[in-house]
Amino acid sequence: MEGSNGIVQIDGDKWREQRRFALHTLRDFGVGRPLMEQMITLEVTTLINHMEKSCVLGSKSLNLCPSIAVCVGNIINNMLFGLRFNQDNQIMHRLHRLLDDQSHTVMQPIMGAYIAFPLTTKVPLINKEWKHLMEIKKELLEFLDTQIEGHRMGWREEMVEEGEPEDLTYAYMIEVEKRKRAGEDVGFFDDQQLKMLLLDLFFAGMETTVTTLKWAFLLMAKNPEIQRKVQKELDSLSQPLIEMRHRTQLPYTQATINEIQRHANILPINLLRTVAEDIEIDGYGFRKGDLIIPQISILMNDPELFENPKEFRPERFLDESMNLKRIDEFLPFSIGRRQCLGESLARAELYLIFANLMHSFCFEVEEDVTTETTYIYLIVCSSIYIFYELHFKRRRLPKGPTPWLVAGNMPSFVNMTNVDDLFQSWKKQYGGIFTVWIGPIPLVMVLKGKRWAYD
Ligand code: HEM
Repeated sequence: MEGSNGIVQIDGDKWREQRRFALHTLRDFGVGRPLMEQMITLEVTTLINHMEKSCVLGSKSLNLCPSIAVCVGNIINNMLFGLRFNQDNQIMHRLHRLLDDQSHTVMQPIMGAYIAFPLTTKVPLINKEWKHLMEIKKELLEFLDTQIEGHRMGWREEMVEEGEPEDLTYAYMIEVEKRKRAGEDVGFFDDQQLKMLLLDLFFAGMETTVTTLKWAFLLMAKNPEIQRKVQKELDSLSQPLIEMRHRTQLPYTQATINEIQRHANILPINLLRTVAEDIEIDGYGFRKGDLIIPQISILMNDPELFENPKEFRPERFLDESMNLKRIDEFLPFSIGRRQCLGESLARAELYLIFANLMHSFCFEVEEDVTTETTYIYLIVCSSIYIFYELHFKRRRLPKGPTPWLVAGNMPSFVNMTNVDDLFQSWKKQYGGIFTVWIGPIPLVMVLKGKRWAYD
C-alpha cells in the first residue's frame, strides 16, 4: 500500500529492472541448479534430525509448524543474507509469528476501506488494524536493518572485483558500486529499494512455502490412505534420501503435491493489477489505471475443470497409465509477466521437504487435540444432554425449581436454614405439588392433602 518500492507493488521500468536483478541473482545462487538442491537438502536433513531427536526425547507430539518455518526460513535467509538459525533460535520463531500475523491482518475486511479511503488509516479506533500492520512491518524492517548494517560493516572494496557475492544483499551493493565505478546511472537501485526488495523476497519466499507445507502435512494426517500410498511409492525407490533426480519415478507423490497446492489455495485473493493503457478485451472497455484482480483460485476450484473440487484427490493429476497429467488451468504460481519469481525454488522446496519428511515419518493429528469437529460434536452432545435434563426428562412431572445438571436441587438444601421455609417458598412458586431433584432422581413433593399421594 505504500507503493513505490520493493518488487510486488511496483511497475514499469523500475519493476523490470529490479525483477531482472533478483532473478539473475537467485539463479547465480543456484536456483534451478544442483547448488539449490544441496542447500535445501542440508536444511531438510537438519529438520529430520531435529524431529527425530524431539520424538526420541519422548515428547508425545511435535508442533511441526515452527520447525518447518525455521527450515524454509533458513533457505531464503541464506540466499538473502547468508544467514542460518538453529531450530531453537527465538529470532526465527518471532519472524515466523510476525509473518503469520501479517498474513492474518491483511485479510481483514477493513483493509478494503484503508485501500479505498486512505484517510481511514488516520481515524482513531477505525485504524486499529492498520496500526497493528505498521507495528509488524516496523519489527520486520528492524530485522532487515540489522542485516543490511551487518553487510555494510562486512563490506570490502575488493568484493567488486572478486565477483561471486555470498548473498543477494552483497550482490545488490556490488551492482551499485560497479555502476558507480563505470560512471553509469545507478537506475532505481538505492538503500530504501534494497530494504523493500529484501522485505518482499523474504515475505514472498517464506510465508507461501511454509503455509503450503503446513497444509501438506495436515492433509496427510487427515487422509491416511493417501499418506500410505505416497509412502509406498517413496519406499519403492529404496533410497535413504529423496533427490530431484527421482522426481520422474514419483508420479503419485508429485500428483499429491499438486493436489495439496490446488486444495490449499493459499492465495485466496490475488494481487491487484493496474491497467497500463486504455484497452478493450472480450468486449469490455478498460481505462488506464483501472484496478483488476486476476483470480486464480476460481480456475483451480472450477467444477468443470476439477470434478468435485472440494474433494482432496491426487488421482485427478494422473492419467490412465498413472503418469503425471498436465492440467493447464492448474496455476498456483500464476501466469504471465508477473508470475511468481521464486517458482522453481518453491517447487524444489515443496518436493524435497515433503517427500523426505513423508519418507521418514508418519503424520497424524494428536489424539487429544480438540479439533473443530470435536468442538462441534461436544457442543451438539451437551445441548442434547441439557435439553434432555432440563426439559424432556421433566416434561411429564409437575413443575418445580430448576435442577442443576447432575446435582439436581441438592445445592438449595446446602444453603438453607430451615427446610420448611424452603418448601414453603417452593409451594408459593409452584403450587402444592412440585418436583424436587435429588441428584438425578426426581421426587414429587405433595404439600397439600391429596389422598392418592398416601395410598
Ligand atoms: C509455494 C510457494 C509459492 C507460491 C504458491 C507462490 C505464488 C505466487 C503467486 C501466485 C504470485 C503472483 C501473485 C499475483 O499476481 O497475484 C507470486 C508472486 C511472487 N512470488 Fe511467489 N510463490 C511461492 C514462493 C515464492 C518464493 C520461494 C519466492 C522467493 C524467492 C517468491 C517470490 C515472489 C515474488 C517476488 C512475487 C512477485 C513477482 C512480481 O510481482 O513480479 N515466491 N507468487
